[in-house]
Amino acid sequence: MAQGTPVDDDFALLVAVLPPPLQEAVRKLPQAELLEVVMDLGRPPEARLVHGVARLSETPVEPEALQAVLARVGEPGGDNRAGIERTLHRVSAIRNRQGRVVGLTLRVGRAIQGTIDMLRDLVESGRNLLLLGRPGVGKTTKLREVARVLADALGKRVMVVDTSNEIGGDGDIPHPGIGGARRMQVSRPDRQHDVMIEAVENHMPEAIVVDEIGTAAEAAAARTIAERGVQLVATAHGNTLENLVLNPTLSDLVGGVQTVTLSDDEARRRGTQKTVTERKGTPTFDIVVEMVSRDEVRVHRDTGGAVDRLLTGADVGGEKRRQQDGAVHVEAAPEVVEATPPGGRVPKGTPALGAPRPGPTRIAAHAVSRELLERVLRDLPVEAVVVGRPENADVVLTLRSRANSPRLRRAAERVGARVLAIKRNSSTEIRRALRTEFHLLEGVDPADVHAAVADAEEAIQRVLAEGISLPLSPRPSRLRKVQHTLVVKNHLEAVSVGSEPQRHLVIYPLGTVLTEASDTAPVDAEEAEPDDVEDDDASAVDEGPEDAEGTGLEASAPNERAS
Ligand SMILES: Nc1ncnc2c1ncn2[C@@H]1O[C@H](COP(=O)(O)OP(=O)(O)OP(=O)(O)O)[C@@H](O)[C@H]1O
Repeated sequence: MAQGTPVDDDFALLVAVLPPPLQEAVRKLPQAELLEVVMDLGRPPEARLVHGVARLSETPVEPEALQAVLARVGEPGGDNRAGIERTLHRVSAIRNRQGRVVGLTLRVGRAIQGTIDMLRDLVESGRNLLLLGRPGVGKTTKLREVARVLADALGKRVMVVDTSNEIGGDGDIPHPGIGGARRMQVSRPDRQHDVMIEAVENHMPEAIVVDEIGTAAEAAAARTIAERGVQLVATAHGNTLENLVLNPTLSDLVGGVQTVTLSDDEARRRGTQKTVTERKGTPTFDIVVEMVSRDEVRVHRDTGGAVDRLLTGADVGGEKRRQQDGAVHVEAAPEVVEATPPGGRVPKGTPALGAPRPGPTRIAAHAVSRELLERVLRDLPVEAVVVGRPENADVVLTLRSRANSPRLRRAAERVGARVLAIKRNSSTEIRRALRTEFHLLEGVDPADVHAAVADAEEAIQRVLAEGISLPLSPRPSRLRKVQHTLVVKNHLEAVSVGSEPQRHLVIYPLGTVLTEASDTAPVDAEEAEPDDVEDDDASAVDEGPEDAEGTGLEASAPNERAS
């Protein structure tokens, strides 16, 4: 159940813009449950409620009905959104290719008191706060109350930068929902960053509230505001801190990430690969709040620490807070799981193919026994830890029958995790899948595989960064295959040249191999043959690039990760 008390619902004003038959249907619905009215040309109009959808009429929406609504709310602006004067409601348009409106979403806006009870201490701390969460989870509603509490309860000079008039409502006089906070409107969405800077420069605010930071310019403006010592409370796209870290445009909000190459000594000292991903600087936002639902959040009070943990592969931690029946329940941050298995032993071996982050590979068990997975891992010479959630994993091990679960696929896609499917929940199956995943080759020393992978990874980074071609050191055929697979996963090309024992791979940028290399370096025929992988049961369930050599070594490896 949603918490909080609506202070000013203005519901009647939203109903009044609808065509009369729909007004009647909407009035019959439970008012507090209504989230949106959806009108799409040629389809029956619908109401979206907290729990489900209600059809408002069997008669499909006609062009005149859309025009009638637009006539009452005014033409939508550059962001295709219009407001209803003196209310917090928002009307968003869908246009056809000629620009004609063919659909409308009318979202009910409400000022609700009590929705930030669980964040109150953070708001009062004066530190910068970033709210994350899926669309519609209630970020703007919370932001509005933050503005009111900062201005009225804490007596601060607050400026709301209100790009679509969503926080302070439509019209020139702000809605009482933001209390005594002042509000700056934004003429066009692409000017939001200018107005953010104007707010600090001209109006001496002690706090700035802004919705939807989504561009590099806005992220830079946020940093400028933070540097001036003005408290910033904002929202951004992305559901979790991890999404933000992986988003090159917005990662600066949480300190940014960079890839650095360590010296051999330093890599050995840290026990990592030579290329590691690190946080670049101080986060703009001290605190990140992931909104799980309206009434549940996960709080990262120390953004920098959480990002560092994420980048080293440890559990990101975070404090779970819930608001229920007027009370706030806080669950302390779970003990941070270091990226080292129990006993502090980091098994020697190779990281999973294509894993671009340093540290042990994180494996989540989904519909597979975690205990069994841990037991199998103990006996394999690999660097890996078992984590609880697919969202924190590099590799998710699941049953074939469950591999296509949309929830699992979404979670894995969000963080770029590979999904490995096995037929049965047995240690034999798990062992086979992991041997394939970590390319443990029968009769080959894991240290040799490790060296071949490290060599290829380093060269791949350079080819990607500099657009050059690079030869690798000579390796036996089985190790060249491992390297070749890694190259393909990174969307590059490679051919083998020379004769044994000097035969080695040359890596090329994508699309250059035919023109540059075909004359001098014939494709390695032996590497087109099936490999010595013991088993192919760890089958691919992702549509990653096909393994060029047909080795079946790898399920899939989305490599668009933090780098
Ligand atoms: N605590 C609450 N109680 C009742 N209704 C709520 C609450 N929080 C949000 N809502 C309603 O849920 C809908 C979505 O809320 P809101 O616009 O704040 O979400 P959002 O996360 O900012 O979405 P978007 O990112 O799409 O702008 C609105 O109709 C709002 O009135």
